[in-house]
Amino acid sequence: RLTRPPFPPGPNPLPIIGNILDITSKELWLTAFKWARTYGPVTHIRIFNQSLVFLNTPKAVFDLLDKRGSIYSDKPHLIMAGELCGCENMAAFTPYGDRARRQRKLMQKAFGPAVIPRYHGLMQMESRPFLSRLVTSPLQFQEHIRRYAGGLTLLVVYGHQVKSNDDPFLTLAEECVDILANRIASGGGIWPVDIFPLLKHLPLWFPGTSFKRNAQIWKAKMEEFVDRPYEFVKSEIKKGTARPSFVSTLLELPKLSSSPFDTSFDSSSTTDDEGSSSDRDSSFSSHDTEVAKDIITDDHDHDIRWTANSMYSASIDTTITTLSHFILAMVQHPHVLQRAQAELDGVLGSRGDGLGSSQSVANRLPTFEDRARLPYCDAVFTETLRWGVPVPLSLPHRLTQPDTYEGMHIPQGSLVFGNIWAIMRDPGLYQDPEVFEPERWLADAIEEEEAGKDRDPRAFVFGFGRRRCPGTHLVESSVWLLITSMLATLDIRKARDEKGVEIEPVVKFENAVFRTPSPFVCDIRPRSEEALRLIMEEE
Ligand code: HEM
Repeated sequence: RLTRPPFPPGPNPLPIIGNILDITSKELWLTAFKWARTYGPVTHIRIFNQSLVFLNTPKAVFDLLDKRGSIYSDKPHLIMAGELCGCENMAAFTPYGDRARRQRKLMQKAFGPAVIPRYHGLMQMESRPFLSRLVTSPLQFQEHIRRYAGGLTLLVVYGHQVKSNDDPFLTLAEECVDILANRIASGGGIWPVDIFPLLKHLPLWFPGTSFKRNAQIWKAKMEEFVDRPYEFVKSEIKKGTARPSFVSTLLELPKLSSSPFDTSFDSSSTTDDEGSSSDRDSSFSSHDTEVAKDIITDDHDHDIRWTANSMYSASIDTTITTLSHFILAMVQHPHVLQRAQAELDGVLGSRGDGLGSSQSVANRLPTFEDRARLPYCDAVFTETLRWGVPVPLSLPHRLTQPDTYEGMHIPQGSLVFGNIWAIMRDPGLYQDPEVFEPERWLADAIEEEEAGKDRDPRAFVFGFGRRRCPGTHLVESSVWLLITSMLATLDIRKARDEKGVEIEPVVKFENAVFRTPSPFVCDIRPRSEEALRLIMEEE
């Protein structure tokens, strides 16, 4: 202690318990934001003996989580979530090492940029029923997003097409995602047993051990969720009726000659083990195919099962959060909706709205080929990611050895959080950061910027370094398509009460990890009869 540099600054800890009283179970990012303003780029707090470190600037997150990724990529060992509830094999919980690297390679194989265009057809197929469900029961928009995100992932990962709301896999998956997000991870996922590990040895009959009984039930459910869709693919392969999917491809890899996954992977970029961020590592080379073959021979069942399941679990709440923020932004900023619709109408053709009005409207749904001609819609998407900040404190990375950064000591075992919220709300990076303003992403505005200042929210909102989100490329396409399809066909406005007075949407943020707006009232309806016809006709 005499020779090492000081810890990074932070609120004063109390003896023994440290800063536990400073921690909030809801919207911890707001508290961490205040600390960032008071203490600067790096903040340190302590809960009992556990150090938590918040990195509050782009420089700090890139210097540590990216450039020193070899020591900043482990995950906390959570006894409740990981060991007792069986989530330790999920990608987001896997300790850094061979298994994590194998899982990430498999995920890159499924969702790397070279593969995504092969899903465009599936996205288009799934987005049309989404629009029709939305106009049929607009108030349940979060349910419809859940169904869309779940349906798309089940199709891509397991080759299973969801045909109804009571689909058994969808129901099982929803139950498990609910257990994971709202039970196991409630309160940030830290349970008393994580702080006092000896509690796990108490017998089940002992008072106060209901967490152990719950954990047994939840673990059984999680295992069912991992095994059933996987066994389904295996039996489909046996019958010869399996649709090409992530799982079927990996199971059949040695004998496959054609599938959406096994050809023309771009081998030009590096892998994350070579020290670059995963955005740059996300394609799959022939070397990676070798890795996949190793997995088939070694613990392939285990790895494929859990990787497939992890992708499903990770895609739901994030997609719901992002799209809910988009809807909220449209409700609150009608001029943005109008400008985006005008841009779409210009590109997607105009032939009147079928009601005799002279207004020109889109007469087809957008496709990926239209994207380059829709800069304002792209700006709306980018601003939605910045303004919404779906995972405001990212997920914690565990530091595997003591480190020194700018004269500060960061202890081994620290849980390190990229404070995405503080970066997305930094007035030095974004003028009036609270304001939803897509114009800031248009070419003119960007050219005025200081050279080299990297402000694209995509560099932040998907996390950092070797644990950066492997779903980014999927999101880039699937969320863009949903946003533009909604803009082209729907009016999204404030709801009105029985006297015709507009109702301001009121949102709360109750989730500890995701910044998911609570459901809010709004008015979503087809822009015109033509738009309604488009939605229904396409379905
Ligand atoms: C807008 C939507 C999404 C956002 C904002 C988002 C954001 C994030 C963030 C912040 C992390 C933590 C990264 C870190 O630890 O530094 C993460 C991890 C992860 N995400 Fe996403 N995500 C989204 C969608 C998806 C989708 C669609 C998938 C799957 C298809 C996915 C799969 C994962 C997985 C498996 C991890 C754990 C990676 C690891 O620890 O190695 N995400 N995501």
